[in-house]
Amino acid sequence: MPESPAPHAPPLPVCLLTGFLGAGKSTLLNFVLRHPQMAGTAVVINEYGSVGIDHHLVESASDDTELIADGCLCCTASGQLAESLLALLERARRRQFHLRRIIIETTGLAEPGPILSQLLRHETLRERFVVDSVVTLVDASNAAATLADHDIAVSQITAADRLLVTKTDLVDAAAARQLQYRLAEMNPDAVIEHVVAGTAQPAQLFSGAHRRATSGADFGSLFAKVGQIRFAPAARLSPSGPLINPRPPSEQDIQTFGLILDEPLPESTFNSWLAFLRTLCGPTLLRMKGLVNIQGRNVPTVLHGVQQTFHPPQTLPAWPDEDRRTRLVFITRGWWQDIVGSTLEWLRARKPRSVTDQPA
Ligand SMILES: Nc1nc2c(ncn2[C@@H]2O[C@H](COP(=O)(O)OP(=O)(O)OP(=O)(O)O)[C@@H](O)[C@H]2O)c(=O)[nH]1
Repeated sequence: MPESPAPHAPPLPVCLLTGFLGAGKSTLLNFVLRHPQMAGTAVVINEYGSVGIDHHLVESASDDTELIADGCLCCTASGQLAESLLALLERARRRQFHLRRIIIETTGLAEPGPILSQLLRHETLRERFVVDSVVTLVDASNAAATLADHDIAVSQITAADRLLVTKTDLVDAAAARQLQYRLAEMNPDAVIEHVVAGTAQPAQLFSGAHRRATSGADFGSLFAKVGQIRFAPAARLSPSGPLINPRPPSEQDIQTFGLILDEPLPESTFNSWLAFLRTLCGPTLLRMKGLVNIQGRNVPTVLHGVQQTFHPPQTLPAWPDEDRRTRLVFITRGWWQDIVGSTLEWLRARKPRSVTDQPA
């Protein structure tokens, strides 16, 4: 258990960075953390899925990183937030490192309300941290389907101080404008801006202008706003009520599964598999991401699928750790696990190889 930090230290600003699956949170973090003004920033990354990937992609840019991979901060992993934040403070104290601010990257399926509630109601967290802003990314290329099917995406938008619309390069100007009007209707208080390929500025995450309440007297206005969230009825967020209990994700039919391939994939097999997944991708493939080891290459290929969009595979300059296996996470609705399983059988039939569906 980390020691309590010095009582006189001023509270550290926290940015809650949220947005539906694949909206571009990690891409933005990777970019903005390299800005000189972001020196002294630590990141708490919450990943939903059995194979953690994001922290590998972000941690090289961050001054310190805490990974919460086992569940979602707004429900099943809610207890771990305080532990992670206090661990960051304690590590900074031991290393005599000047920690200036913290970004919490939520999972794409997180409701911000319960996370804000923890930050504001946990006595030590309330003393040590101040919520600077809630920043929600909105993927322009998938926004219509996401907002139609996922109330969590609506919650993320209504809770935001700032909405950053991503992937406007993938839609025409009229569609981007229409989305902006819709977002302004959903959350008239939020600043709405466009960010392509994650190229945000530090002030878009930590402006100070949207600083939220931390004292009891200010709770009313904060909770009045958070209380509008459709999945967070006001009763659950009442300052005088009990702390929000851990609970499973609201969208019950969502499945997450990981896929690990022990041996490198021949390039031709990888390409056929990719083509096959592409033809099937649609609203039920909520998210697919991971690192692929392709035979003959000594660097990993990064794969991202978000609903209708299969982003072009990219290569990383190096493997982030010793593990060279292909590691993919799928977040789906419905029957995808069977599809991926049978695809694997097909791959196996073409060329036998060792495959497991659980992380080692
Ligand atoms: N064309 C385009 N692609 C983008 C943009 N922003 C992000 N991407 C791509 O979108 C994919 C998903 O981005 P991530 O940053 O991993 O998204 P995320 O929100 O962290 O994903 P989860 O953590 O799974 O919810 C990646 O392939 C990114 O390169 C953008 O503005 N334009």
